[in-house]
Amino acid sequence: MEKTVRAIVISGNGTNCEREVAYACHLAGAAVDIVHIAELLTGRVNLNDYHFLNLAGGFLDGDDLGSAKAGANRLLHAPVAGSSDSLVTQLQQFIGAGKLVMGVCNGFQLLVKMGLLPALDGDLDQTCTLTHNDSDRFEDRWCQLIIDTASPCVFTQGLNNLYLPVRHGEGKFIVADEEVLQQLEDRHLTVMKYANDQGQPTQDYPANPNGSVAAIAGICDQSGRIFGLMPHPEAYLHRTHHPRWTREELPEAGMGLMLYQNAVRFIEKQLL
Ligand SMILES: NC(=O)CC[C@H](N)C(=O)O
Repeated sequence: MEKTVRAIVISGNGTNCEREVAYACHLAGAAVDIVHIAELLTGRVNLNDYHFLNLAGGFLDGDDLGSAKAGANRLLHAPVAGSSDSLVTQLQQFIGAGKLVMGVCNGFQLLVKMGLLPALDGDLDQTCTLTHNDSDRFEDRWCQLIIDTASPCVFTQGLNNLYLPVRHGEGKFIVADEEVLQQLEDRHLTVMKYANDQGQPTQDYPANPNGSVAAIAGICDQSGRIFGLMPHPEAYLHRTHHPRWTREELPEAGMGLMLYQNAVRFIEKQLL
């Protein structure tokens, strides 16, 4: 019997991109379920029945206390019904089994605020955050992105650059201290950066839409299997998603799809 890559997309409490993310997983060849967070907290669904966890974008808890902050506390501290463990314990088992996690935008904010990214020492201490854009407003624009080709990130293998949209109010990546940034750069965990027209990382607005330190748009953990990014790959799956599709010659598949295809291929090779 043919084995299937199983993807789960978490929804609820204010997410709004779960259908697009599920569609991306489907196009990449995975069987996908959209599961409300309450299904996990009540123990009706277990993460460990899946291979690929997707934390979708949106406005968890209305960005109250800062984007994804309340959500992070819920996952870290609220026990799963019938158990004394919180969902993060299940999540750590999931990660320990060599599986994949991708957090987009609000999902990235969630991973960072839970301490799952970058987890430089392997524990859940929060060492960086995503805060209000320098422009002090919501930024909704397409961005040029460059990829660190030496990064262990599973999702970006074979990619040099991407063109994807951002839509966020709190996308400015900052670190607790310079040492954290140094370690991220040295270990090639700063997977994705905002770039200018010359393809160089930039602090200039609007190419860098939020003022992120070192132009960081996405980071991974040391295994390369946990990846968070502010731009939305699920928003560029088809040629017609591109803002200039009527004026430019473009490949049929959008660039964002490649991240999901890399994930599915990795699981097929390593886990099935
Ligand atoms: N699109 C998103 O996921 C937005 C995330 C968050 N609500 C912000 O504005 O920063």
